Amino acid sequence: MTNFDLGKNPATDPALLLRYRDRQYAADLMAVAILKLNLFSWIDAQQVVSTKQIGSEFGLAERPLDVLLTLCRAGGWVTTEADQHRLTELAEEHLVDSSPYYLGPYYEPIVESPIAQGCYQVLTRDRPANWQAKDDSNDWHESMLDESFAKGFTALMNCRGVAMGQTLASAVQPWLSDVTTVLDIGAGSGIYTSTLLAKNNQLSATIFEQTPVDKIAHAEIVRHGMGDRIKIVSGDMFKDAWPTTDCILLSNVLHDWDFPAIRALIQKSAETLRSGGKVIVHEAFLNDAKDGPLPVAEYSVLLVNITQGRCYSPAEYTAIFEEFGFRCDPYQDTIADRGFFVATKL
Ligand SMILES: C[S@@+](CC[C@H](N)C(=O)[O-])C[C@H]1O[C@@H](n2cnc3c(N)ncnc32)[C@H](O)[C@@H]1O
Repeated sequence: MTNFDLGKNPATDPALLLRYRDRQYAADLMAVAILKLNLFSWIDAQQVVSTKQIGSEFGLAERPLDVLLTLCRAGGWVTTEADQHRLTELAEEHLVDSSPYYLGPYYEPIVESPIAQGCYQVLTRDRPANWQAKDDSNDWHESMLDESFAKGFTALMNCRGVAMGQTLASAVQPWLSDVTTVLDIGAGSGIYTSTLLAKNNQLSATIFEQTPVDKIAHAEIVRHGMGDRIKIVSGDMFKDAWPTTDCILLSNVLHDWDFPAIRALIQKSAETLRSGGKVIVHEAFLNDAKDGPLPVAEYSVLLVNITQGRCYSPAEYTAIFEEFGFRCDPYQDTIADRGFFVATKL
């Protein structure tokens, strides 16, 4: 990639190309729900059930059950009102084993696949399965400390980050008038900072990453000719102090974690910023009703399997930001099922 203009937005949206990969785990989770749990036949027999009833009947943990129910609403198999779940007509016809239109056998070939076994483990034990459900690998968080895994995974995030970063950089312009420094927490290759700085000459930035990704980020920043504008700080974002800044970028970071860690990161953001300081939260968001968009509900199945997080709605994050003294502007789409919102410290 020579003479590449980091400030130039892509002309096309690669959403579908990313969706094939992002929804890779959703079919296996459905196989588990239909065949291993026989969830839909059980709900049909009860007519209406609460989340707690489903959890205790099948021994399912809260985080993965939330992901499963979100997928069921987004797919149009379940409706939820005041935490009461019912089957739709579609599910009654095709997902209940006594129906002549039952499609369970269609999922038989994958119900014992390594990914389906990983989904079942996560559903019942709430711990991330191994990366790509390989027996000999660690979970994603541990794997990111290994040099060769971190290199491959950072390249994966970097390649989608070019178009996503450029589009995000255009979309956040209205919030940048008072901003001179950006702190990119869990920055990966730093592509989101590089694209932001390419469009904003007044900005300088600090990237905060753990080893060995910090070294990968350094090489990438030098490659993009950003070495004099971006500083790298190596550390643990939970344990170490964050440098002061006007604006914090949390891109694809919060969705790696469950609520206690998310609260800790938002609290650190509040402690780091002065009044008027901003946090840009960028990733794939569910809608506030948590019944879509379907591609994000499907992607959440991948995240719940490989990380300690899932996809969240803006409302879920906003409630925590408000507790820590922020005001959140409305969520906006960017590209490829991703988007952002900005939280301003009051
Ligand atoms: C999903 S990646 C997101 C990378 C980049 N922000 C993006 O949007 O593509 C999450 C990043 O958080 C980093 N990370 C995870 N735990 C961390 C910790 N305790 N301290 C610092 N960085 C951490 C990982 O190394 C990884 O690069």
